[in-house]
Amino acid sequence: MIKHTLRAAGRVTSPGLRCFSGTPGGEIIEDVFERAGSTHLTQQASLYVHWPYCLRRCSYCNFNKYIPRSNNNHIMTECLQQETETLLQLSQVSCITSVFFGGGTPSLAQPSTISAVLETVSRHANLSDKAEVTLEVNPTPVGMSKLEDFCHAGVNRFSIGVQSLQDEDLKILGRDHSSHQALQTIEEARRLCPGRVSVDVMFGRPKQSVESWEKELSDLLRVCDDHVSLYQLTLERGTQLFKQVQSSEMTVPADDVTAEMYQCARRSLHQHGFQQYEVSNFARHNAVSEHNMSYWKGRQYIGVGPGAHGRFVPLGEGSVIREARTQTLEPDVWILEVQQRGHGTRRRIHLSHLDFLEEALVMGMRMTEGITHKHWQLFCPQLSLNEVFGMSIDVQEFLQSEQLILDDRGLRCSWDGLALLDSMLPSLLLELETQILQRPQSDHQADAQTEKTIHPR
Ligand SMILES: C[S@@+](CC[C@H](N)C(=O)[O-])C[C@H]1O[C@@H](n2cnc3c(N)ncnc32)[C@H](O)[C@@H]1O
Ligand SMILES: C[S@@+](CC[C@H](N)C(=O)[O-])C[C@H]1O[C@@H](n2cnc3c(N)ncnc32)[C@H](O)[C@@H]1O
Ligand code: SF4
Repeated sequence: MIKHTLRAAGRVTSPGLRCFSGTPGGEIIEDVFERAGSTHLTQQASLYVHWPYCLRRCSYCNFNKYIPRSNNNHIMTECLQQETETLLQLSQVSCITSVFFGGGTPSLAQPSTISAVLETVSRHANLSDKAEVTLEVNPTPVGMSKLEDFCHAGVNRFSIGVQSLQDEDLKILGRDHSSHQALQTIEEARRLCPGRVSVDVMFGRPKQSVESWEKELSDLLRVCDDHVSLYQLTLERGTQLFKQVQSSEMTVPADDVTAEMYQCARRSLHQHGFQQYEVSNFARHNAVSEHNMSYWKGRQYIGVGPGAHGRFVPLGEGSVIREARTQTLEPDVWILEVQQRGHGTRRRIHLSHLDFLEEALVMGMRMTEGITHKHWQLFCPQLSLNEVFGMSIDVQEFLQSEQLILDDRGLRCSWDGLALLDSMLPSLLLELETQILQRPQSDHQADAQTEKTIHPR
């Protein structure tokens, strides 16, 4: 089952993908693209680049990050370039539509690293001057002082990890900046990239109330630019915060309180001219994140760097099957692998037709526009949205209670339904699986194959 919640929407968790041997899955995917006249889907991809280092560990975070023991900027740069080159050649994509430098703390990297990676991309694929190039920034004085150089290196969008505007809360979260520094960084980023600055904020934090959240959000909306990501704090097993809550040293708001926080934030953002376009993302003046949209629309993406993941067809080795790839997590091991074989791919899994549709469903339903008939037809020409979901009793209930909408535009959540998406997904996935597996064997051969993980070469 695919793990998705209202939390870090940009976090593309690895679905519990079933893996298959042989080629039928690929034939199906190729068929889908061929029949839909969209072979360009295998010629384009977005690129995610992971910088795995942070100055310290925030108390709530379980992303793939490490405290650096020494300065290895030079080796990291070489390896990121090498892996970018290898995976671009493997995918044979001719166009990279967006680049996202995430982490960890990529604002700790040198601007020269960013430009070196972008130059490598441009040597092997078309990277338009207009393509969105985002860098995540921790709003520390060091991060802020490098923003201009990052722009010269090719970055044209900043995503700033503000998290909170309360200094006391920033301390509890273990952040390495103050709210004043966050405000200064937003101002500087807006000066450099007007209209292309995003802020990440978390709610459901220890000691937070709906009233304090409303006040904090209204302060933020006075200074922020045109994009806001709101993440519900998730207590991740193994983190310091998780232990503090387990031992009752710290408490977090109850579920009904965080649900109220989410709804009040949605209303408030709406009043300030922001359109919600995804569970956690809001934009005005059309400043949607193209990179994240490519995930939600089920497009190809390549993941470079320790722990990065990707979804693409490795055409370069003659394959026609979309794969889910994950790079080695630990930076020192990843570096050795890249030096030895040009990439640090740890896991490759063939995506069957059903896996592919499950991902398209889970990701697509996160968008307020949902899944249009045209979008679905591209991935599943043999069964329409009405054929898959129209007969399901559960889906009928969601439609009647107006949590879901299925009309001539497609399938999507209503305003209320979007907050309940996680509770609807199991029924939607079950219905999809039932309908696909009921098709004649030739239509879903891939789903009947033996499970197999491919060993990276
Ligand atoms: C992994 S961080 C990387 C960017 C940068 N280092 C930072 O902290 O801002 C990306 C975003 O994930 C979100 N995030 C991380 N851990 C989370 C958690 N446990 N619950 C909800 N959101 C989380 C934060 O909002 C953060 O801005
Ligand atoms: C939580 S999102 C924040 C995006 C931000 N709100 C924005 O609109 O630009 C970004 C984080 O997700 C994770 N992430 C995104 N794409 C990834 C990929 N392909 N592989 C690994 N991690 C990824 C990284 O930890 C990254 O810091
Ligand atoms: S700075 Fe970002 S990536 Fe690093 S520990 Fe904190 S939340 Fe996680």
